[in-house]
Amino acid sequence: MSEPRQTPMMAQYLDIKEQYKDAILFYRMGDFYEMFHEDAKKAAAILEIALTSRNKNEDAPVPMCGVPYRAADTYIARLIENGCKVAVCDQVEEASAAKGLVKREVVRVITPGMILNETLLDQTTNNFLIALSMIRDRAALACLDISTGTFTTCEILKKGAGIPNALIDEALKLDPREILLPEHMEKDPAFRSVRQALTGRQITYLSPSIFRESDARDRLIEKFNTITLNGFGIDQMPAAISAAGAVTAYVQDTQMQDTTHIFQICPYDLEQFLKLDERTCRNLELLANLQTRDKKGSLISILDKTATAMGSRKIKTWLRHPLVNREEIELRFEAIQMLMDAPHLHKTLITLLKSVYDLERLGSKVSMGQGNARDLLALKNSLLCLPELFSTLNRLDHPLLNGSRVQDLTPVLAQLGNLAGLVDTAIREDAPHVLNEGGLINDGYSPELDELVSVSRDGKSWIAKTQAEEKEKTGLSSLKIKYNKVFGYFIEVSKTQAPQVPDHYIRKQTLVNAERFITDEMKEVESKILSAQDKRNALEYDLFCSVRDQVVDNAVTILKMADFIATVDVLQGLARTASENGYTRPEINDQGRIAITHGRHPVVEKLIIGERYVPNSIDMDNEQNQILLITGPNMAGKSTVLRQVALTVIMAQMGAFVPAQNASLCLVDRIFTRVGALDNLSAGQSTFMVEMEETANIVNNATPRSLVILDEIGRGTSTYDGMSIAWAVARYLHDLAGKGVKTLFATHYHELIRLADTHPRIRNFHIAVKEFNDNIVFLRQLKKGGTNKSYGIQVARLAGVPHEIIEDAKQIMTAIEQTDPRQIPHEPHVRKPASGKRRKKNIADGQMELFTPKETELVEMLKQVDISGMTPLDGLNFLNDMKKKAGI
Ligand SMILES: Nc1ncnc2c1ncn2[C@@H]1O[C@H](COP(=O)(O)OP(=O)(O)OP(=O)(O)O)[C@@H](O)[C@H]1O
Repeated sequence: MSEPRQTPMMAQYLDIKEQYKDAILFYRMGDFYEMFHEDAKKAAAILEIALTSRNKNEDAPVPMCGVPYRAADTYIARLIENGCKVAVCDQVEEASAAKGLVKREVVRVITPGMILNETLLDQTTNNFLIALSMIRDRAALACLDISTGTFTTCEILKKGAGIPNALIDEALKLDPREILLPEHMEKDPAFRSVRQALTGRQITYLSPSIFRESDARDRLIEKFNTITLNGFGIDQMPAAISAAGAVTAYVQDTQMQDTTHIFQICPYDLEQFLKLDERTCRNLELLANLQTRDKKGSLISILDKTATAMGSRKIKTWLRHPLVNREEIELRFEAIQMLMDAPHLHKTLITLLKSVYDLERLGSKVSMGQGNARDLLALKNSLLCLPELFSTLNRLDHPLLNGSRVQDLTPVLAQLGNLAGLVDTAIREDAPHVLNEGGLINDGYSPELDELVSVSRDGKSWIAKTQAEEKEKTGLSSLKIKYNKVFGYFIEVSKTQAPQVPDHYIRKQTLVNAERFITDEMKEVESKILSAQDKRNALEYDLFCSVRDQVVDNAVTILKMADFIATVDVLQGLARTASENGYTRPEINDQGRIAITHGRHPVVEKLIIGERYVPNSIDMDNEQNQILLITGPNMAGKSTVLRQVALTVIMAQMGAFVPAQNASLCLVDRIFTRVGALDNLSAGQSTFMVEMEETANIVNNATPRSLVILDEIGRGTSTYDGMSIAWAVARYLHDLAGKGVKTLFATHYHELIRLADTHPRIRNFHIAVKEFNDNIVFLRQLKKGGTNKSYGIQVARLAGVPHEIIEDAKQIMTAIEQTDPRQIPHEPHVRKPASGKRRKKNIADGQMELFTPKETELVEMLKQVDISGMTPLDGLNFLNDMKKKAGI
């Protein structure tokens, strides 16, 4: 069968589509973007728009759907959210200038990791694209946010064939929207665990040649216009070069534009930071809660009191990467203290920061040629705030706050002041979004433009004047001068008055109620006006572009300024959180102590309803209080106390004040957590498997400088297995590296409290409750010593578990406490809420079944004896007999 003959347009479409097979092609036709074939079917389903077809009457109708080009962003956003890529194909010549078919080209490809449009971005979150690569014995990741120009990389030594876990952890922690990997990783069994770890993420596999070190190096050198990569400190980092080179190639292939705003690549060393793997970030709910995965209830929701989107993004970076360098941390403390000591200045600062727009994203967008006049105005208004902002900051005299740590900012301020002045004189305050319809440039900025403006303005007054004159001359009350794109200017007269028009009126169109005419004179003036208007629009566009180019020339300075402002904003936000929530400045000690007096959980203290938060103190060290074994009833607050210690340490090391009356903390190198029971079924792991994997990770990687949080281990398996594992892990951590590792261990296995008898650095604690009448009141207080009661049944009752079950559970528990648990019958003792009499019998029977034969014999002896007929001596002998029978 022969191929159906294509129209020239469809042939052009297919030709372009061939080059963008993995993207949905938005093909511009007039005021619409059209999609065809499989793209149309897929997009129509996702966008919930009508799927129609082209060439309906032909043998092979083509499925098609379309969206208006002005609303394209919204539709693109939805496709991207659904994991699609979109290639935007525009008409690149005026339809009127085209000979035959209009020339079309793909002008950019939008992928989840390549988004610039602010309507598609979350303002307060970086949109990262990551590439992973391995060269010889090195592995690295490169990370870019194209919307801000942030470009970083880190490289580590690797041992095995796959990508080291530490790097995967780092990649996941950055929560990338898209990950670039070399193609061979898609199927190679050596990378199965990598693929498993990245399950659910958007992965784009690229040809291995894009990762080739030498090509990547050349690409980066060309991009940054340097001779070597020494200046960035990555010259000797082959895997980093490979990953960063792949990112750069991807940007070039998808954006097809200048990326001046990506002006540097910053390497970082994982050792510079407190290591928090992705699971720990998740378990401790640093950036999102565990249930709904949104910000509510997370630590960041409490800490982030920044005034700008730039600050909001930066505080997340600080939280993901707490520091280990004491001087750096203390410097942040000092800045926060300084702001808290100057509340008036702090308040002024917040007001000023609020009027600074997102300089990072504005600067990036403009430098990629995508900024409009409104963006330049926002930029100008932000730059105009800088002098006052700096005079406020200078009064605080702190290197992190006055910029002296970065560079001397005086010339920078002058440079940006000039730029703001230029935008101010050039761009009209009421400039529209669109760039080709004029109205962009102020009067007086360009004499040439002023002249064209006056012609088109005169034209408008000419219309008003002519309308009045013609009305008078003809005496036709309905006469009006109007304009449309088809006829240009014309005279409209009502149907009834139309026969009375003068002879020189030339009829152009007849409508139901009116007739339309033109005159020769009118057409002459019209051509002058319209050509002036066209020239004006074109000139305005050119003038706008030249102003925008000057902004682009200053993009690097703008971005550096943005970074500095973001830092100031994070510090002021932390100062605000500290003063509003009553946090204190922690002291850093070198004695390996974590001593927190009256500490609180920063999130729980805000969220609890109907209860006052009870602060708790904790004191850990490497000598005597290394492992704190915390027992206590369900719901008492064990997890809360564990998490509050971990969060306090993280907050302190990110440079923030902490929720405590006072705190003396040593710097830890890594925090490990084994908390909750998060299923990872989608990645093919059971709850217990995840639990054991986390445990293995801890015991294999913890050092004496780490902090370990174990909230129950062994819960996902049988009691004996679980308890044995918990016991062995506690012992191992006690002796780890001969020194042990600081561990907070919450458990319901009360047997574990015996460990403290034989292990000098294990201490027992419990969370107290008060009992009365078979009820309990939670005191929430952490106290010395262990407890051997869980009060699980009382808590179950509080949770609304039916009375029958509670009673049954109590009987079972009594039986277990008195006998060997293996004797518990499989059947419940109370099957249904039967009558009181019948139930009692069942319970009694059930109890009997629980006893060993010897114990049953003893019970029988007791039942049969008549105490009233016994002498005291008989009684003693009876007791003696019983003891003998019992073998005691
Ligand atoms: N110090 C405190 N002050 C006030 N309320 C608290 C405190 N600690 C915990 N709570 C409240 O108690 C609830 C239960 O705490 P948590 O989950 O820590 O208990 P748990 O002992 O770990 O329970 P389980 O053993 O059942 O997991 C928390 O959600 C919080 O509302």
